[in-house]
Amino acid sequence: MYVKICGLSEPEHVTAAVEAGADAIGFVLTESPRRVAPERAAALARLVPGHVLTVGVFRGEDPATVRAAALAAQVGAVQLHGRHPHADFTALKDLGATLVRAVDSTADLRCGAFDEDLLIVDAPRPGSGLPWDWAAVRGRPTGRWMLAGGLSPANVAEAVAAADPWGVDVSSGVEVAPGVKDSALIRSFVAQARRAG
Ligand SMILES: O=C(O)c1ccccc1N[C@@H]1O[C@H](COP(=O)(O)O)[C@@H](O)[C@H]1O
Repeated sequence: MYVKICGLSEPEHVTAAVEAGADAIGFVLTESPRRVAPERAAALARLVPGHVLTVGVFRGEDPATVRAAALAAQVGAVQLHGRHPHADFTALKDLGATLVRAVDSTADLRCGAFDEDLLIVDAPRPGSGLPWDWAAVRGRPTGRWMLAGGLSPANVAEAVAAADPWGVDVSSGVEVAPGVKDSALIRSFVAQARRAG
């Protein structure tokens, strides 16, 4: 089970996620209570060993804006939320970053359909922390896809059993307040996700 912890903004939580064994760590570079400046994301990314993927999270920005922020943040992947056209992914190919398409369950759920490397199937409102009908997507996404939206240490096993994803992605569920992560919750989420998959 591939595990991504998203919306990190403090060194101690980056370290907690890495030590817990997370496969990917996300920095929100778009409008959000979790937003960090690209320069702060770059400083946090320097704490992350090479085997852990660093991800810059975007929603609705044009490819030139994404490119500039991703380069400044020095992330290894860019995650585009929403209905970006195929051309946006094509325009970012030469960045050399892993491309992640993040959509809700009404979109095309074939990983690779937009030349992306990874797919995230999320709730209609990204970062809301609201659980949704995970079982409704069971068997529909293809390829390397992560389930997101309302996951937490308490429900990740249930969510994995319902949707059978390749990986899981969490933000709100490892927080004690919007934008405030908790190291114990991060450790618990990674452990429960590993146990589930
Ligand atoms: O976390 C945010 O604030 C955010 C803002 C804009 C786009 C994406 C965002 N996060 C993504 O949302 C899911 C996690 O949601 P949840 O909080 O666990 O319900 C994940 O894909 C994040 O990368």
